Formats: sequence, structure tokens, C-alpha cells
Amino acid sequence: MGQKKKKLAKGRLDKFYYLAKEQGYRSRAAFKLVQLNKKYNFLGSAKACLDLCAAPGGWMQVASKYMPVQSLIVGVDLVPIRQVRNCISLAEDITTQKCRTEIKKALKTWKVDVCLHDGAPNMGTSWVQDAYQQAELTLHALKLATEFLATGGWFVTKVFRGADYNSLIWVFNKLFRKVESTKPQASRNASAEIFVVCQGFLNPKKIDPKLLDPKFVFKEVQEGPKKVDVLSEKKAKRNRSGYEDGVTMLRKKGFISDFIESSQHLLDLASFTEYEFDENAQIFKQHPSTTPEIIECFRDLRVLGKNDFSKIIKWRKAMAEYKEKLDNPEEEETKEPEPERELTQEEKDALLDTELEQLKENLEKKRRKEKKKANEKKRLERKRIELTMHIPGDKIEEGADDDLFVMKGKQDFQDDVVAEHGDSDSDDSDSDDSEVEPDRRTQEEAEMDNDEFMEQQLEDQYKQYILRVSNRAKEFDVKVKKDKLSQDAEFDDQDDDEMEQEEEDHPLYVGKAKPIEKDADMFFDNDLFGGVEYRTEDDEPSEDEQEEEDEDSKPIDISKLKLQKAQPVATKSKKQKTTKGGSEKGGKKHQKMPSGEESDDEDIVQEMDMEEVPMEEDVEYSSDSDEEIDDKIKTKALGEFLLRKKSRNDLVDDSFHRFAFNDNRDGMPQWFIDDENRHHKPQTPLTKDMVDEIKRKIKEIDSRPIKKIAEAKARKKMRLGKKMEKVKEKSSSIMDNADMSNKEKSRAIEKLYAGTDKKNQKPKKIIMIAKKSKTGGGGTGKYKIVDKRMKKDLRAMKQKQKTVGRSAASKKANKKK
Ligand SMILES: C[S@@+](CC[C@H](N)C(=O)[O-])C[C@H]1O[C@@H](n2cnc3c(N)ncnc32)[C@H](O)[C@@H]1O
Repeated sequence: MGQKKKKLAKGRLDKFYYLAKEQGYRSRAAFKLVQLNKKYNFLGSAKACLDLCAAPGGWMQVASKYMPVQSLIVGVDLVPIRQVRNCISLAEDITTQKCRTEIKKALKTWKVDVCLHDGAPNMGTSWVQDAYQQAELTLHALKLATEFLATGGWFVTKVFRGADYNSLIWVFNKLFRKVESTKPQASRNASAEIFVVCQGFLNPKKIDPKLLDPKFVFKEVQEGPKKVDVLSEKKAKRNRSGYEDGVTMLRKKGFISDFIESSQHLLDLASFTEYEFDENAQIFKQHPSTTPEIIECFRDLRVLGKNDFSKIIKWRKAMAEYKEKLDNPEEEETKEPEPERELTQEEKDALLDTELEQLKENLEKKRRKEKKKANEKKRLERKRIELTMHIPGDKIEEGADDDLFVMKGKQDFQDDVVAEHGDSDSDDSDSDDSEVEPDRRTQEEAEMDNDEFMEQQLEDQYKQYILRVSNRAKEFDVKVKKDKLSQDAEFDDQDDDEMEQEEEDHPLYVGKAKPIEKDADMFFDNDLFGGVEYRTEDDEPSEDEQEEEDEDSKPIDISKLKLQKAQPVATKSKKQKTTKGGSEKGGKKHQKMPSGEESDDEDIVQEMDMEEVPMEEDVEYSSDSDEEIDDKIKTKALGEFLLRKKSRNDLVDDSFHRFAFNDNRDGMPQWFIDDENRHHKPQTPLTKDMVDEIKRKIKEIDSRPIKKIAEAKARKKMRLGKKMEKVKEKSSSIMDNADMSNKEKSRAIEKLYAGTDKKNQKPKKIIMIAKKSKTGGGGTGKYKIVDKRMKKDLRAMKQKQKTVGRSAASKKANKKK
């Protein structure tokens, strides 16, 4: 027994339980509010919230997370609530007056925008009792809500789908503009709870107290029509829950005995709201098939689901038979089985006809079913190609996939299997069993379900497909590596040959156009390739060439050629290569230029008709690969999403969906699992514009100079500015000088400006210190050579000048004192 209980409790630990643990929510119920808020978004703009029956505080945590910062949240519960950040908690019974005063104290003069209620009274007495208590508690919560809600506010409450459900909805409709019932995913299907979201509190000046009185609402509603005008201001609204037009009565009761005897019991089920076990129906009540669930179902037909109705209908059928039995007990007993009589020929024919008809009908049905299935498969195939596995330009693949979903004849399939295994059994079958074997096969065939057959074929073909794709990826990798090594992606004939060979070896190879010599000739005729030789397989290299190739078997490539153009690197041989077929063609000249030799460069340069340029150092810049740049962009974009609260929340929310933990794919075919893995992920909300914008920004940042350089430039500019100001001042004083002639003035000003222009300044002499005493430097050269002694003397002199200046200044200061 204890074990059973444990198992039950474990069963309750679903994904929301673990999610709540992971995200630090105090209860799994928190996700109910998260999902309700996601649907209606009542927390986003609320400034104050009252959470009734809030312990342990899961909803309060959600409210504090989703409401704007510094909003007021008050939580009330019978049991004390552990402090939630930025929330006030009260330990009160929401049905009491004291609770009202405490809430008033906490809210001060505020009115709340949202009132939440997730109360659950102590359950366990009986279903009816529990449901009633829940409804009563909800009404109490509503009473508090009407007191503290601001006009237009929201009331979100949990309600049980019981007998009083409709009454509650009726009351809500009186007080709110819009009332909707919903069941969030986090709420277990097995639970009878449902959440009612009431929006737009009408806030009438006076509310009839009866409207919020459980005794009145739940009792009166069942007993008869409401006569009171519950709202002093508003006219009573028409009930929205689907009752007959014009009927103010909320309940329509029928009797079970009538229901069982009725010939239109289905219509009755639709028109009545409940059935009572009247006196005549007591025999049915005692029947073993009449479970408490059935009795409960009859209490309120409006809240029943499809399953409940089917149960009721089955129960009615059983009861009708039971009644029949009770009414005619003798008939039942005395009834003897009729002796079987011989059928006449006509009767036999008729029987055969009907059987044939039946068979035909069955066949037709089967055919239609198969056609429908085939159509469905085709549709799936098309979708599959659109969505995933289709690789653009991969014609072979498409062709190969065509038969993936085409149903092979079963015989073909069987043949394949036999051919594949090719075991000795097949030989045996030719012997004595040869006549029995086909029968056995057809029997097996018949047994093989179409679906299974398809699944098996699909699985096999999918494996082949995956193999092909991975092979192609490997080939591609190999090619890229080769290209990188030889840096000869375009002109590496050898690689091309290899690729060709590989392609030809490949099982998917379907044939290729003949070598494109003509096109290649035309291409290499371009002057750009002056010196590059294009050679086909058939061209025999000359002896010299052979020698060179032995040394450096790598064919020359255009990128190297360009590099060598920029470097004064000599070739070993100056010989021009002969062109294809021995004849010399316009630009098809080839120069082998292995690096390392430095002779005869000029000649070569001349021969190659190239311009000599100064040697440049081969600097390698490590730049990000495309993938790294993509990653950078994605990371940056996601970072931007995370900066804003709404987009951040959306991003987080999007990662929780009903497929997030959908790991139970046992028994699913591999292609399905792969497909799921590929597509059941939230799409990153990155648009092309965003990516472009980020790329632009990154480029902008990259092109900016580094900080130090920018600072140095700014300093330089500033200094120059100051200098210019000084020069301007001086030049104006020169201009004002009456003693100078115009010519002198202009010369003086010219001199002044020349000082600011660094280019025109005389370069300063660079002082070099000679190791040994060496005088006689100076002069007009760039360098002034001094010896160590002179250097020391110079420094000492400078030092002395400084101290003299300082001592003179201090003497002056002392004098002043
Ligand atoms: C399902 S829990 C609420 C869970 C809560 N919404 C959360 O997310 O953590 C129901 C709560 O209703 C409280 N409750 C039941 N009757 C109450 C009453 N009359 N006054 C105040 N709280 C009550 C219970 O103490 C219980 O903590």
C-alpha cells in the first residue's frame, strides 16, 4: 500500500516540477501563472497585485519577475509565506474580516490592477464537498477582489469544474467585461481545476451582497430563477454559458427513469443540465454499473466531456437491457434456442449474394484506404524535401530519394531480401518444398502489414541516404584540405583528376561531360595567364621538365606566381616551357620558379615582362574564418536580445515548449528522430537586416584605429593647433610693426609658418655615441658622432642649466618673502 502511494507521488513529479526546481520557483504552480500571463499578459503593466492563497509563494515570485520593478505585491495565505523579494506577505484567512483590514493596511490607499487566487481548501472529505468548498473560497476571493481591484483590473482564479462552476461564471460575468476559462499546460489533465481569467473589472458603485454570498449564489441558482436585480446599476446580462434563449433559469432537471426510457435520450442529454435518481430509478442506482462517477456526472451535464457522455450512454444502454430483463423475467427463462433448420437454395443464394456484397464493399474500403495512405505519404515526401533532406542541386539524391517513398512491389522486396541473404534455404526450396514455399510466402506477404513494410523500407533507404550524405561530406573535407595544402583550387589538374577518379568510383556517379579542353584553352589564352602552362594528361613532359618536376613535383599555381612577382626571387631555369603539343602559343608560357635561387632575376623579369617591385615581407594576418564571424554575429545579436527584458523573456520562454523535453522517442524510426532534432527547436529570431546591421557595426569597429593611435593623433592635432595660434599672434604683431617693410614682414611671416610645417623643417641631427673616442663629427650630415666624454659633458651642462634656473627662481621667491 505504502509502495503504491510512493509511486503515485513520484508520478506527480513531472517536467514542471523539475523546471520549477531548476528555475528556483517554490512551486510547480508558478508555471500555471507564467502560462496564463503569457496568454493574457496581465502582469506586464500592473503596478499592484494582490495574491490570495499564495503560500508557498510561487505565484508571488512570478508576479515579482514579470511586473515592473517597484510594483507592490501583497500575498496572503493561511500559512506564513517565506519572504519573497519585493513582496509583502500576510498570514491570514481570506474569509475573515481581519484579513481585509490587514490587506487594507498593506495596500494603504492603493488599488490593485491584478488580483490572483489559487486557493485550495483542505481536500479529502468528498468530491462534492471539496468542490463546494473550493467554489465558496473563490467567492470569498472575488469579494476581496471587488474591494481592492481598480476599475478595469484583472481577477484570475482557480475554479473546479463541479456543480457550482456555472454559477461562479455567472457571477463573474456580472462584474467583469470579459470572462474566459482556460487550462494552462502546467495544470494536470487529471485535475478538475480550471482557471478563469476575468478582465475589465466594471467596479459598480453598489454590488448586491447576495451576489457574493455563497449561500445565495450556489443554493438559489440551483433552486430556481433569480429574481433580484443584483446590480443596482447594470441590467442583468444574458448568460453566456449556452442556456436556452429567454430562459432565465440556470438549471433544467430531468429524471433518470425518463432518461432510460426515452427514445431521444441524446436530445435529452443536450437539453437538461442534470438528472436526478427519482424513486423509479432507485433500482438503477443500486446496480453495480452505477459507479459514484456516473452519479456525479448526472449532477452537472454542462461540465462533462466527450468521455463522460460516452460513459453515460453506455450506462444507459446497460440499464435499459437490465430493465428489459426485469420486466420480462419468464420470457428470458422459457426462451429456448430455435432448432437449426435446413436452408433452401434461394436462401443460400441470397446469403451468398450478401456475403459477396460485403466482401466487395470491404475490398473497396481497403482500396480507398490504401489510396489515402499513398497520398498522405506523397504529401509527406514533398514536405520532407521542402523542409530538410533536399540538398539543392543534388539531382542524384533526388532521384535516389524518389524510390524512397515509392512502394516497391512486395514481391520485389521479397526478392531483394532473398537475393541479399542468398542462403542455402533458397536452394532447398527448389526441391521437394517448391510447391509449398510460394504458398508460405504469400501467406507471409499477407501477414506483412503495409505499414510495417513501408517503415522497414523507409528505414533502410534512410540509412543509405545518411551514408551517402556523410560520404559526400567526407569527400568535400578531403577536397578542402587538398585545396588548402596546395593553394591551387582552380588549376590543380592533379586534384581534378583525383576528384574525377573519385567521382567515377563513386556509386552515385552517373557520367560526366567530356574533358573541357577547348574551354580550358580559351581560358588560358587570356593574357592574365602569361607563363602558365595548361597541360592535359596526354602531354608528355620534356626531360628538363621531368627533372624539375622530380625536384619540385608540385605544379605552379597562379597565387604563387603573383607572390613571386612581388619578390625578387630567381628561378633555377630561364627556359620557357613549351606549350601544349610542342607548339608555342600566345600566352601559354610556363615559368618554373622555385624559391631560394637569386641569380639572373633581372633577365627573368625581363623575359616575363614583369615589373620589379621592392621586396615585401610576407605578413600573415590571422583573420577570422566565416564560421567564426557568423558565430560572432549570432552571439552579438543574442546579446542584444538579452539586453532588453521583453526579448530576453521571450527568448527564455521560447526555449520551453512542449517538445523541450520530448525525449521519449522509443520505437520511432531514425529518420523521424533526426527530423525532429533538426526542426523542433525554437528558431533564433534573427532577421537578415539585423545580421547586416551587426556586420556593418563590426566592420566599422574593425576599421577604427586602435585607441593609442587615435589618442596620439589627437594630441598631435592639439599641439599643432596651439602652435598655429602662437604663430598667428606673432604674425599679427609683425604686421603691426611699422618699422618693417612689407617685404620683410612677408619674409618673417613665411619663416614663422615654415616652422609649423614639419616637412619644411630641417631634420634634427641624430646624436650617435662612438665606442672609441672619435671627434670631428658634426658638419652637415644627418648624424653627429660624439664620444662618451662629450655626451657626459653635454648632459652635465644641461643639468646645470636646469639647476641654475631653479636656484634663481628660489632666490627670487625668498626675496619676495
Ligand atoms: C495550491 S496552494 C497555492 C499555491 C501558490 N499559488 C503558489 O504558487 O505557490 C493553495 C493555498 O491556499 C491556501 N488556503 C486555503 N484556504 C485558505 C484560506 N481560507 N485563506 C488563505 N489561504 C488559504 C492554502 O494554505 C494553500 O497554501
